[in-house]
Amino acid sequence: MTSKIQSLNDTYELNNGVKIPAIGLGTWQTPDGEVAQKTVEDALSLGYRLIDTAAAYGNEESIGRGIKRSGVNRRDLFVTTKLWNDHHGYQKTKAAIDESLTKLDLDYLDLYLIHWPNPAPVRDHWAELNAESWQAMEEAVQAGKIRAIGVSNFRRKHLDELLKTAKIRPAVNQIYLNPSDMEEDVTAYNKELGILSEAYSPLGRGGLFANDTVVSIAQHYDKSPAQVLLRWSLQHGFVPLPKSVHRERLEANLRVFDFTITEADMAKLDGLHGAAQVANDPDQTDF
Ligand SMILES: NC(=O)C1=CN([C@@H]2O[C@H](COP(=O)(O)OP(=O)(O)OC[C@H]3O[C@@H](n4cnc5c(N)ncnc54)[C@H](OP(=O)(O)O)[C@@H]3O)[C@@H](O)[C@H]2O)C=CC1
Repeated sequence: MTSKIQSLNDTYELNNGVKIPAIGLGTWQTPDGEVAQKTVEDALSLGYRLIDTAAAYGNEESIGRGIKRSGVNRRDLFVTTKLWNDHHGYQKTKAAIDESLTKLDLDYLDLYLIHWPNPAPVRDHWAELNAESWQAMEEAVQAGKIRAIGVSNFRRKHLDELLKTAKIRPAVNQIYLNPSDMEEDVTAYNKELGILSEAYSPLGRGGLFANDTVVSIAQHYDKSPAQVLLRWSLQHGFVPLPKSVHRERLEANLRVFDFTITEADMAKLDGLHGAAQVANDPDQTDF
């Protein structure tokens, strides 16, 4: 797939008409407090408009402060947060949405995701709990608290179960996606269902930076390995969410709109399965 994304300001349209930026800021392991706040301010001043956080990251309040301090108009931002594993079910999801809104100090979320489909403590009844959580999320959409709802780490069977009762189709499935694991089965199913694939760990958490293929392609385009990995993601039509707490890296990670990877080089990168970590199987996670 070749993406039509050509500049930082380009967006995709989700299946409910909401527009989502083509690249975003990841914030997992971004320390709460001054670091998270400053990182968000830096990122927004550099042109990022999508911020990806989660209740589980423990940094929603600092991120909210960074947003306020940046002075960027709320309607120009796209803020995502996620339901953590200890809040599955109807009532708990309702409470979790309100808690995230309070912590982020926002009137609405742009995207809210079920973080994991079948957390270990509730693995026996994951399907009914997801249906309940989803209902609470649908009601929050009706109430104007959320603009789009989606999932994360969902495989085919989890999507199939959810779709049995969902009135609103998920807009996004956020999954582990980089050349070390393209999750072909999930991305193909997402596409078939009109669900956008967001790429978490698009840099392979650094694990692909020294890979020979990545390094030689990066040298060829006079780019860094990180830039090649992000460009690969964009050209596949994924929305990459690179995380950094360093301003110069945040800036470099946006300089990915001025080159195109050839089909031959894309194929070489596609062939790197297993070169770094691969996706966690949700059935095997112990959290
Ligand atoms: N839904 C889910 O279950 C999950 C979602 N996510 C989301 O996806 C985001 C990104 O994934 P993540 O796992 O953090 O990993 P990434 O693939 O984004 O890699 C982040 C690492 O790369 C480093 N880095 C970033 N840019 C550069 C650069 N230009 N040069 C050198 N090093 C660089 C960062 O260090 P430094 O900060 O020091 O610059 C950090 O160590 C998360 O932050 C989170 O928002 C992630 C995991 C699971």
